[in-house]
Amino acid sequence: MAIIQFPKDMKWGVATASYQIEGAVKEGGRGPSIWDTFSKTPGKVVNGDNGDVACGSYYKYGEDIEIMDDLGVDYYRFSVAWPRIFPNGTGEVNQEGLNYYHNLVDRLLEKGIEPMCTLYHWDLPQVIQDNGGWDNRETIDAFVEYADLMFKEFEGKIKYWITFNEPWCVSFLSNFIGAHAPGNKDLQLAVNVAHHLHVAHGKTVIRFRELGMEGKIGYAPNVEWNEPYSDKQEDIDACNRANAFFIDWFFDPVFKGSYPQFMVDWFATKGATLNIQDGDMETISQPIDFIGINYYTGSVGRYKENEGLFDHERVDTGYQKTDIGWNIYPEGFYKVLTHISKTYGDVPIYITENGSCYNDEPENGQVKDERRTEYLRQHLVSLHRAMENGVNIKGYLTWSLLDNFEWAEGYSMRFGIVHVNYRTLERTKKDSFYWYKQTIANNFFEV
Ligand SMILES: N=NNCCOCCOc1ccc(-c2cn(C[C@@H]3NC[C@@H](O)[C@H]3O)nn2)cc1
Repeated sequence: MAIIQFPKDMKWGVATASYQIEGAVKEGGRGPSIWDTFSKTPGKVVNGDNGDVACGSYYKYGEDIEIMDDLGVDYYRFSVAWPRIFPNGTGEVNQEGLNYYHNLVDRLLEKGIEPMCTLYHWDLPQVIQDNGGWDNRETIDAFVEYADLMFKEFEGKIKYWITFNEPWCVSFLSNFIGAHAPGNKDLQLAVNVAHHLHVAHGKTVIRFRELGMEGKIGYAPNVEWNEPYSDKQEDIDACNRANAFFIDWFFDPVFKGSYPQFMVDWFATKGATLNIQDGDMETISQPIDFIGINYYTGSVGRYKENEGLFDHERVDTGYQKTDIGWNIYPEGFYKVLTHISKTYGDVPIYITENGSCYNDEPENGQVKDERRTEYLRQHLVSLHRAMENGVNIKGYLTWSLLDNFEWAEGYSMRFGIVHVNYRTLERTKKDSFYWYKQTIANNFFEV
């Protein structure tokens, strides 16, 4: 047996998001979001599921925090529903919404759990979307107004802020692929959205600095890793494009102050151009304090003419898959982390999401999810290896504390280390919960 020992200052946590766990979508003064609209649109979400009830965490957050206390986490990453704070996106503030998050944060602090707050985890106020959403540059200032209020309201309580969760999902998945809200399929629109998210991120960081806020701010891109199937240049180039879709397009503007030219040129061949205004790139590339990395999967890939957006196809080389059909690829976790560290420098990294989908159900009060524990084990080995190779990783937060509303998959796909009975809202700690609890307590695990 070998011991995988983490450094003494390693931080451990769990992550969730407002629309996925809160429910109470018409309570507490909350306004509608694009996910309320999208989930109620026939055919968009498996089984017609929606976030009306979800895990009931709007009312059960105290129980969730007791579970986290038992788990022994250092950090809890949650997101604030913008439409709970500004039901109409801007203007009148909803005090009930602020009160809810104060109660949540105060309870966390009582338990010695550090709140890590994501300002935008996809639940855009519908009123903002009705005004063009992220395609409209006015949304940038609406977001900064929301962030400014949150900074002032929670100063001294929240010390870790994330501007945007997975801008790739918000831009390309939601406005080109069309699988998430608002469900557009327009590459130029997606490129516009990505740029406006970047500008909003930069302006928010500037505001955070202007306010002299105590604490740290970053963002949380999701990344995949595509490994060339061969050493043929066409395969290498195809995987560079596929990787750049997730990494370079969202890291270069922040860390280099420019978009990757080879991708700008590629998008131009597809009819999508960047609309950069004076000062945008300086705004976007404000120094940040940390970066959140969300990693789930990757693949071996190769060139295939006219395949997808990048003449690139994934190759199924026999990877095991989770119940949502994603490859289990822990080597890709190591590769993407070392790539990011080599390319973008020593920026402190928190793994803000990593986890797996397995749909095991309780039997006699126990959930035997050994496959999830094995996924965690394999990916923590890769994480440890990356740290041993100099990657500046400060913490690991698994996705997710609870089974929850998995977007277009609805409740059919379970990512939690705690099972949720969606009829009774009963929580059941899975076997993986106890493995993770022991790993946190020991700060090591055996392989
Ligand atoms: N990649 N190309 N796809 C081509 C066509 O795919 C169609 C569907 O694509 C995707 C791609 C990625 C995801 C995804 C989901 N999560 C998990 C959430 N992370 C934030 C948190 O809220 C978790 O729930 N992370 N990523 C979903 C669907």
